[in-house]
Amino acid sequence: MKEKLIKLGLNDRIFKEFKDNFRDLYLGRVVAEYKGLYKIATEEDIILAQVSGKMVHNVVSKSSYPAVGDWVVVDRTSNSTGNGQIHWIFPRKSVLSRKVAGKQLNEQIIVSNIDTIFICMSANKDFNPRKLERYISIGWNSGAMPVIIITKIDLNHDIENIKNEIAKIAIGLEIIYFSSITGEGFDELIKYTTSGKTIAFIGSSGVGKSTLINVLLGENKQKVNDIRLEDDKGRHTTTHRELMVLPNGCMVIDTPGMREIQLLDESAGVDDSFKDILELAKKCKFSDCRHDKEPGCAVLAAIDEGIISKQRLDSYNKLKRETEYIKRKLNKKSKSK
Ligand SMILES: Nc1nc2c(ncn2[C@@H]2O[C@H](COP(=O)(O)OP(=O)(O)OP(=O)(O)O)[C@@H](O)[C@H]2O)c(=O)[nH]1
Ligand SMILES: [Zn+2]
Repeated sequence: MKEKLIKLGLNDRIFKEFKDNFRDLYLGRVVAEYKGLYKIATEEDIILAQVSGKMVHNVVSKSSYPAVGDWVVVDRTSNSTGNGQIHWIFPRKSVLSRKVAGKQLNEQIIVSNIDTIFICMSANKDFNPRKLERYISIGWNSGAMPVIIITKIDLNHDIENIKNEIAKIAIGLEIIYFSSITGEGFDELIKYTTSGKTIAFIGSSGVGKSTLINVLLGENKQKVNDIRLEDDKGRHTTTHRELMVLPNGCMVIDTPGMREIQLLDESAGVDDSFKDILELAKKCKFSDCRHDKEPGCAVLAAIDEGIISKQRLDSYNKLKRETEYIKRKLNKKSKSK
């Protein structure tokens, strides 16, 4: 009895872990988040639940709280006797997180367990390679597969220029050139939307994410409403984050709150997005070369030869400094614990 959950992306590993460790409890996926309350799809029904007292007690950071996309263990499959309690969150296979404002550096999970993360940037004058690099790092860092979508290509007649720019940045990534108006790129996008998979979109405000998601949803809004829920007073509640099911069974997490995410975490994502610089750096004369003024620097030589741009190196250095700063802070924090 887990057909519904398989449709929501349940895999054998989580199901086995659940079976082996929990009795008289139920498995579910967080499909929406409200203030302190979560909407959870279970095999039976969709319920509202909050974090159990014991879980609250064990919270070490904001990341210990559930997020949309999480697989959780709950104590019921119906709200007939009140709201449920969440007892456990299964380890996340991918996360989009952000630094939380405040004195302490804290990680907040925005969405989890996504398979593909679409990085959206528009083809008009807002196109910005440096910003794209940042988003690619975030994408790699999430653990999901990043795919780039260049939106609004109907507005730009110099796509060749953008293609040239991107070729230098998006190494090893698929790029979809998309227009919600002409429908171009739709077939390529749809390839990624398969049943049981979860996708999410990031990118600056106004690049066309909502329009694109609406195109994906098509006329079949009914399916989406299946997992909408009324609150205790029968109102349709609005939420910041919500997982929606497309007509073909693919899940989309739409998160208006995650437009401009900052980097968090070690440099893994940065290194993945700057493989060209890392390759060149192996040929620098000094192993600790900072590619600044050092003699025999292969990276600077490549810039001189026009193989990579100075801006790309600057961007790399900036992101590196940022992640190293975060690493130091996190180290300090864990030492003081
Ligand atoms: N020309 C053109 N305009 C588009 C396209 N896609 C979206 N737009 C327009 O761009 C504007 C912003 O689109 P949205 O879909 O709201 O952008 P968004 O990324 O969801 O923005 P936020 O919700 O603020 O994050 C709207 O006026 C859309 O009509 C496109 O492919 N071509
Ligand atoms: Zn160097």
